[in-house]
Amino acid sequence: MSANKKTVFVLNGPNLNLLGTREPAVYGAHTLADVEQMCVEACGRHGFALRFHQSNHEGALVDWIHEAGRLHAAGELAGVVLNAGAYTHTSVALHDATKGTAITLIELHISNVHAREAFRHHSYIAAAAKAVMCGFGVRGYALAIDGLAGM
Ligand SMILES: O=C(O)[C@@H]1C=C(O)[C@@H](O)[C@H](O)C1
Repeated sequence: MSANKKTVFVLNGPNLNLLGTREPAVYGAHTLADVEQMCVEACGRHGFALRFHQSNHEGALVDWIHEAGRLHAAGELAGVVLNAGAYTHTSVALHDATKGTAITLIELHISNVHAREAFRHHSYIAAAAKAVMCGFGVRGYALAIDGLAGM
């Protein structure tokens, strides 16, 4: 990585590895690999380096947020785009990891969670996030990276 290139972490939580086949009427037909390519292109437009990850395990997401926090402390982090999936609605740990590392984090959802089941209407992460995006489909990932570039 060049001396002054900042990094964007794009982190994806449970079941997002199923994108493309999982409820396409809700999440679309693009795969997670398609989303990664969109993020590569968006980061390229802004001169960011990209770290793109997915895990079905809450602790793995916490660990990546901690790693992003270390880059933040070194002045090397542009920010984090987190689609925590269902952990959005359950995870105090992800809230605390975000607050505990002082990172710039954008909470992202492919769907408009506020137009869906009531249990999706609360986020444990939003109060620790710089911004929240939902409902733009997978385009939201590139839009979130564009948003980080403007911060
Ligand atoms: O829209 C999305 O990207 C989010 C993805 C999930 O897997 C759900 O559990 C969330 O409730 C919504």
